[in-house]
Amino acid sequence: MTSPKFDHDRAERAIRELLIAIGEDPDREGLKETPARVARSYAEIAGGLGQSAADVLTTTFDLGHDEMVLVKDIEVWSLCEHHLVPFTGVAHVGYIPSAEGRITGLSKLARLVDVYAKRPQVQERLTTQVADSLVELLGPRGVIVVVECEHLCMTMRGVRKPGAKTITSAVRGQLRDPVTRAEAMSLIVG
Ligand SMILES: Nc1nc2c(ncn2[C@@H]2O[C@H](COP(=O)(O)OP(=O)(O)OP(=O)(O)O)[C@@H](O)[C@H]2O)c(=O)[nH]1
Ligand SMILES: [Zn+2]
Repeated sequence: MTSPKFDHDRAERAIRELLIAIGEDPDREGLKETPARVARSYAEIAGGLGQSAADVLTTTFDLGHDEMVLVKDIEVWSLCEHHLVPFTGVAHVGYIPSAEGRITGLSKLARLVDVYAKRPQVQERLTTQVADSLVELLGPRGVIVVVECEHLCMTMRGVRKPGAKTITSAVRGQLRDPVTRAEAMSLIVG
């Protein structure tokens, strides 16, 4: 999915400028196609800008299941909005359905993570946006979102601390209750 606002020609021109700015020759053989390639790749890695949570949380079922549902270890590839380099890791998304048992397809939880990951982002906002859109669209009794990522801007440059993991969480409704929260955390950690 590419954002309707994505301007391929402009992205291509910008990458050509960046190559010149770093002292490269954008017309040398190996780089000739690079601006177009990078533009296409940004269309993909920032493709979440073209989507909203409502676009992906389309399928809901009233199964009457009213206990916790948790999808863990959803791979995350996002783009640090400060340095435009990746941050990557996993997200764990759980919820306790509404009293009527309104649930969504499991893949939709992973798609929801992608909607907010595939754009310039900070990890805290990614975490709360996933949690808040579940609250808004499913009306669940509780939500927990935990995201664990390594930020390449802390690994390949700057402070250079490979392996450092940032863990963020957003907890809503009944999952704020210490016992329920502990149960969810034990499923995530276990
Ligand atoms: N809270 C938060 N900070 C982030 C995230 N991604 C990157 N950062 C931080 O954003 C900060 C930007 O700091 P600046 O001082 O403006 O930029 P900088 O000079 O490149 O900083 P250094 O990375 O320390 O070299 C850095 O501390 C990054 O580690 C994120 O998802 N959440
Ligand atoms: Zn960064």
